[in-house]
Amino acid sequence: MRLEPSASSPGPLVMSPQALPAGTRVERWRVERRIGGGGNGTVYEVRSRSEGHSYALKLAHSPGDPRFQREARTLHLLRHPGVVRLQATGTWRAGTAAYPYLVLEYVRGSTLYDWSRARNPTARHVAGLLAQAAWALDAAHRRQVLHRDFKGENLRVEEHGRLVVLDWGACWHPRAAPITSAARLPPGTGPYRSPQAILWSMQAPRQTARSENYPYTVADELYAVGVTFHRLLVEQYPPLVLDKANSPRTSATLRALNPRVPEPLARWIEGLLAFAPEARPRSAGDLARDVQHAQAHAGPDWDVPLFGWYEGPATATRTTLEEEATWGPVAPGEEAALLHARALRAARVQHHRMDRWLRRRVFSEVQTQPLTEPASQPEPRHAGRWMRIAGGLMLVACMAWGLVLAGPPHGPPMPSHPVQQLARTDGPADTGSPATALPFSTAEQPWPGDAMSTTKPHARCVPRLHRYLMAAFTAASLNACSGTQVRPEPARCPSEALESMRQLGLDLRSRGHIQLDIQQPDDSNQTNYSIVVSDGPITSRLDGPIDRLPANTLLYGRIWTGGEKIQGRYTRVRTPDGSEYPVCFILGNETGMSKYRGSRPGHTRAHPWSNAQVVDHFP
Ligand SMILES: Nc1ncnc2c1ncn2[C@@H]1O[C@H](COP(=O)(O)OP(=O)(O)OP(=O)(O)O)[C@@H](O)[C@H]1O
Repeated sequence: MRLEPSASSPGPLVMSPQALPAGTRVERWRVERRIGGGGNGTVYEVRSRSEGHSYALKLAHSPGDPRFQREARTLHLLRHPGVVRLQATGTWRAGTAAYPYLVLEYVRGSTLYDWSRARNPTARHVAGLLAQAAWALDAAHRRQVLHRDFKGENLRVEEHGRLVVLDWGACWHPRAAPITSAARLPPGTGPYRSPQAILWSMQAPRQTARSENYPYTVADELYAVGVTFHRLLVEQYPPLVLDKANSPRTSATLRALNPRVPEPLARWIEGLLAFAPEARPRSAGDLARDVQHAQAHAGPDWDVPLFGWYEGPATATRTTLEEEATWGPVAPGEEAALLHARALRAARVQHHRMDRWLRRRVFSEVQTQPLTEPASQPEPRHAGRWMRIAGGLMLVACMAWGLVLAGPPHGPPMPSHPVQQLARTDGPADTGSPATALPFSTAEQPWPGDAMSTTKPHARCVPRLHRYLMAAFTAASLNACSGTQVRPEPARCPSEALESMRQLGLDLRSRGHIQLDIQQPDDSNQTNYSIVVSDGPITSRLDGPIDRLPANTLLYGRIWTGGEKIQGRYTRVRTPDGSEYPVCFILGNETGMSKYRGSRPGHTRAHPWSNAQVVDHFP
């Protein structure tokens, strides 16, 4: 579309739906940035004029694209935390052309494969995501909706672990208008197609009388789930098997490629990729239940990161990438193409910026170096423990030496540090370990850079020590002291959170029953039922309403597991209609939430259900 020049624009500007600049108005939405684009549409982060929230606006590349209407109808049918929520629909007019658009909940985080590359997840994390994906598909299948383009690129994982299935444009449901011509495969992505679909397409051209489309079923969808998680676990697609007789033992090859994949997880992938549709799980719900059941009884080998880490030199710099961009005057008729190229370049630069800050996984290490350490003691933690023990022993020695040199202490006595009361003595991994005798805990460090971390390494380990000895042993003492933070510092609830809680009618100390971790099973009817949690972000779910906060509100926060009890703080909630509010909630009560016996550092067992309480300060 050619827009009339305005006072601020030097000449006519061609607007392409694939490259709307920041600030463009699309009806009541203002474009903030371009997120990315696919074959049929480009997605922008937008804000509405009235509210401050961000949304994702997906704008069609072709005027009147029927996929958009189909996607909108489907999303109207589906209301599930694992399915992206539809906020509004509309049409962007450019000249005589009308491009449909959808305004969707803006799902922060990254696509499944990017998330895995950045986080190096454990088998427990992956199983949690597999169960979430299966529940989302189950909700759709119950409504007779098939996604038909399930793949890692169409799944986004939020920082706190919620998985959301996006891109329902290729879906099928009984009342959806066909978008594929007869005797053709439905839209989808090559490597995710089931053997039956491939065989069908190979035979279709010869069957000229054939007029029906491929009968895509739940079994095809489950095959795509298998391909997605196969790729996640071993970074390659499974071999395509077109004949039952040659079916490989996928679980064996998968574990040969990555020995850190626990046997049950490998067997599910094998089941999902079975040649015969009837050998795959009967439904997505069955799969989700099985995964959650196994997850609840999983051992410590499920808590080992699935890949090694490698910090490699960057192959290009941001500056070189930026220099490549073509700036300068635009020749008439090339505006749209150039704007598009610039937007793509900007996206690449942004991606590269992110990339440089992400540690990269080395998959080859996993293939060539099967795990040799005992499963209960993952490599990094194991090494970290001995470093701390060595540091601690040096520290004790230097304390003794320092006291000898310094003579009797002056001034007020040093208060006993809470860490000493909180040091673990119960876990089997600690029993008899020199670490338990030392004045520091082996608890994991809070995640660096996490905005919620209020923890400050302030503990003083040595009351009086000769200065030069302090300097000489700084490295050892830092190492020893750095493990001492087992709970965050007390903090006031920010005023905007107090205000939003007032607006939500939340009374101080109001409590609600919560599912502790939405990524893990919640079936507490089983005996000895527990889930495993570790330090870091967590998403919990409100089971019933608290004041005006409805059931199924998601609570975003983080937990600390280093103390006698689990400490948790929630600072943001998202209601089922997608609205977000800052809040201050604590997990359990002022003292935290109890752990189950047998918990160890980094492997804390807890009941899947607890309470969250409204507070005006974090204790
Ligand atoms: N609701 C959303 N919130 C945040 N990001 C989104 C949302 N929907 C899509 N995206 C992101 O926008 C980008 C483009 O998405 P889109 O679905 O158009 O393309 P695609 O999945 O890459 O391609 P295709 O549609 O051809 O499969 C992707 O990075 C996707 O993760």
